[in-house]
Amino acid sequence: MSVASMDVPRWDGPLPSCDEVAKMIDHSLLRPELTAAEVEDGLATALEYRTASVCVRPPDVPRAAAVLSGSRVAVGTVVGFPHGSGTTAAKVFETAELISSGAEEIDMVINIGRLRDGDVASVQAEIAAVVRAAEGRPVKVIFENSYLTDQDKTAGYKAAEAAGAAFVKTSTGFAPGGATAADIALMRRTVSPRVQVKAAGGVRTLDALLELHRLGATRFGATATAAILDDLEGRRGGDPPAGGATGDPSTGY
Ligand SMILES: O=C[C@H](O)COP(=O)(O)O
Repeated sequence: MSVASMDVPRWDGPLPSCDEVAKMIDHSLLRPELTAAEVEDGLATALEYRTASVCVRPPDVPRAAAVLSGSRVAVGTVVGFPHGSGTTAAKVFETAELISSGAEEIDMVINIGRLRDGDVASVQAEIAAVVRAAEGRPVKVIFENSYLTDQDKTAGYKAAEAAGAAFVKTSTGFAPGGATAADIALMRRTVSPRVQVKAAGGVRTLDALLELHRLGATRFGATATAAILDDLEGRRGGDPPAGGATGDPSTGY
């Protein structure tokens, strides 16, 4: 069951700072119907809350790079999105083009059908090709877990690590299902500590985010960034917004 439909209990552990949580969020601006004005608003939200990155649609990368220039918010984007059904050559081309127009992080969708076929070698080769095209920028590999058996998932996560991925990621947010607690735990125990786990799809509350973080997720794709961080600020009794006007002297952000 995805965290969106789970009744996640209220978090009763220690609360991280707003800045610590903001630095784990990729603010998602991927919905196909977003207008240019809505993308601008989303970029402003990412700057205000000082998220790790924005995750924008490919044609929005140049604008995101211009707006976020000089900030700590990275420009992320997607390749083979949302179905992963393009050719390897197309994914490599997309990656190279997006890097040259300012993308700093790449979230790619695997060829889901090939993984279900058991053709792990071609899935791994495709991820490796995108990693090469990304020229050192982190590549997050999206599995769309809801379509996969645990056997498919485990083989895919290992292939992503062998191909040089920086992250394994649960979902696009555009298919049935989304991030689940069971998948985060499976991802975390399948890949080595070198590879991070990103939860996306239905992570819309602070309680869901903190529970998935407890299970090993260290990055979150989210559209509900402001609600999550405002809730955290409220529970902490009025922390400044993440990084806010006062910033964090220990990090300089
Ligand atoms: O990061 C991927 C999705 O866009 C997340 O959307 P959501 O947070 O509304 O589920």
